[in-house]
Amino acid sequence: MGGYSTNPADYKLLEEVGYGATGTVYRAIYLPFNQLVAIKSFDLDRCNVNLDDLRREAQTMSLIDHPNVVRALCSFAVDRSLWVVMPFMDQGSCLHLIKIAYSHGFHEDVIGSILKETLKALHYLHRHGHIHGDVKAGNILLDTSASVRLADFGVSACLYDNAGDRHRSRNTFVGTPCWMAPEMLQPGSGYNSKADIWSFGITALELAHGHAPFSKYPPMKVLLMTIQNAPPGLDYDRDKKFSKYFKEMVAMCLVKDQTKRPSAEKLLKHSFFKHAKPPELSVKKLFADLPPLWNRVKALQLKDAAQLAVKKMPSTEEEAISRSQYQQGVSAWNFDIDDLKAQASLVRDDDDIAEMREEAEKKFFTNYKAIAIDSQSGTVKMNSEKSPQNKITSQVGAFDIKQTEQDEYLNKKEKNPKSDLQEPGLPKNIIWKRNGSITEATTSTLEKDIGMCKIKGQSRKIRQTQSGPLLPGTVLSHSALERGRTLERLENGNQLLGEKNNHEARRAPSFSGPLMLPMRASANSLSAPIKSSGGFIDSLDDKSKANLVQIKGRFSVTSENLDLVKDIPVSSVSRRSSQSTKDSITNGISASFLTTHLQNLLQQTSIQQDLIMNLLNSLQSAEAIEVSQNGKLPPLPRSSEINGSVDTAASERERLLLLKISELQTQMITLTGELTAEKLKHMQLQQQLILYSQEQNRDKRDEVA
Ligand SMILES: Nc1ncnc2c1ncn2[C@@H]1O[C@H](COP(=O)(O)OP(=O)(O)OP(=O)(O)O)[C@@H](O)[C@H]1O
Repeated sequence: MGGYSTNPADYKLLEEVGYGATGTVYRAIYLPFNQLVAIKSFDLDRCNVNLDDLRREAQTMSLIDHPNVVRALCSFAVDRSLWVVMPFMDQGSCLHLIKIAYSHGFHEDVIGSILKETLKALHYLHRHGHIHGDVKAGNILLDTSASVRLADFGVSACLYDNAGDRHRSRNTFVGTPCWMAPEMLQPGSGYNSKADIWSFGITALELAHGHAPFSKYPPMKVLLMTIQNAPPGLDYDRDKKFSKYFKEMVAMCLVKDQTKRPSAEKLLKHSFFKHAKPPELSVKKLFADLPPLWNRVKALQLKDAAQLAVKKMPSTEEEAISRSQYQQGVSAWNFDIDDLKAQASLVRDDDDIAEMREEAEKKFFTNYKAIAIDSQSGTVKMNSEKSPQNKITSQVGAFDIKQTEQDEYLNKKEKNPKSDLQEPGLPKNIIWKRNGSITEATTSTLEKDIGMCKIKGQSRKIRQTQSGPLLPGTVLSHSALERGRTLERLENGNQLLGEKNNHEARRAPSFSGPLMLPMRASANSLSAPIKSSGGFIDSLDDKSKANLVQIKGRFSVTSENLDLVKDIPVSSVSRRSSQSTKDSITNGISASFLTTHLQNLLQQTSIQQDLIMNLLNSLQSAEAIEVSQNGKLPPLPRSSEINGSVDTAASERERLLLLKISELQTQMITLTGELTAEKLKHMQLQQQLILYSQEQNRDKRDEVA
């Protein structure tokens, strides 16, 4: 394809500049041309896709010839990955920019310019019979010259389909829930290029607010809200700053009836776009004060990791660990939680409960329609009924980077091989801007964040993944592994190849997410909430993998989750621990050792309590719904836009929910018993600790006397 070699040795991978549900994107140099390129490495093991399909898709992608669409320069297989070489867009995606510096969205001028270029791309694709299928801020890429290009066309879509034949591939829709048009979620209602117009409208809101509508909800909830709720728009107080043209344009895109949505061609004629500034006048200033993309990515990874740790940390655990740290004289938790929470796309309310609810909803949808969610990214795929896409046959021009810039970069790199990790001229601290103000993340703050992740990641992982005995040793080894990976990743940012483990560990979520995950977040948490966590998947034991029903960022919900507490032989752990504690006391082992040991036990108890609370909450909310509906489950959407087959699904859903409630009730009874026993043991251990301390004090006094 177009003079680019398919020999991996001709490419030198530099840093990671993004990742999605299907792979990781690197900045790289194409050595024969001494040219910067981006390489998206699709992990074929993870995608389980037919390589020929993929190649065909990459071929199609390489035929794209439009200044607003990212094309593939070439593609080839490397071990179990497919590398797709693309022009490098040195300012990354709009989502990146939002996350790093514009958490409340862009100015209307900027939005107008970006959307207009994106719409030109859509017009081009639609004219050639293509549907993009995944229009969102994470797929709108920018470069320093203010070029705006729509990415992720073709290959990604193919990757979501495991069918292995092209025709079926075309019947499979790929998208990210927050951005998906209502008709894509309804059986029997075909969709066409107007689905991209809906996603385009959602993207407009994403650029305006800093996150997509519903982005803080889990994917299944987003699907239901998209069907049931009125279309989102720019109608709130906070939207007063936007022009009526902008509001009107968004409203035109977000009409539930696809036939009433304008085509890309028609939309381009809207006054909002007629008045849009050329990107050179508006977009350039977006990144004027920002550090290079790869440094931003590192900052985002750290932020995502810290956010994840914070948002997933139940208060009881926080207290336990805080107490433990205080006692050890380490008051290291000194960073701004509010600031972290401010990143809307990563904030999740009642995530855990929602995840459990999702499982039930998911079962319903599985019957309702073949559907799968990669909640790492929040990306949903589902079988649908149409997607006409024809081949296009235009040829392409190559993307060039100024020779002087490249030489400068390459020389710099030769002199200082570590320059990828720390750009000369940049302070050691990573800088990012939020809402126009520059925030400096001092090294120490970042280190603290990492420290935080180490500690908190440990607790969270126990809760999410442990399906076997929860033993202190297991906990510690998980934690050490994760800690090792985090540090390794930070230290070896430039060691990209052959570091799969390291690599996977680093995938912070991207829901929305977005989503965050995101949803994709997420995925594109540098993308959903947070979008990725191969490492976590890999860390699941086989049993868990087999039962994986959902992945959320670093965390997953498996069909065993609800059995998790049952699976943990709480009493045996405690009994054993309690016995060993007594033995230790009688054997005269040091107080600090015992304190740590007991604190571990305390933490475990808290975690178990938290799990039980989640189950209780889940049950209570289900019961509340039941009561409020006079013993009936909530009715399914009955809008005129939903066809009759939903009714059949309603009784199925009702049956599944009732089943789930009775399952939960049984579990609750078991768990309540276990909790009571656990509380008793906890109290006994506390008493032993007190007795032991008293004994120690007495001994000391005796010694002094
Ligand atoms: N050509 C490129 N140049 C520079 N950065 C890129 C390029 N392509 C992608 N990126 C960066 O990598 C991020 C992830 O890209 P990717 O296509 O993997 O995301 P995604 O659409 O969220 O995932 P997926 O396609 O797997 O569903 C983008 O949001 C963007 O920031």
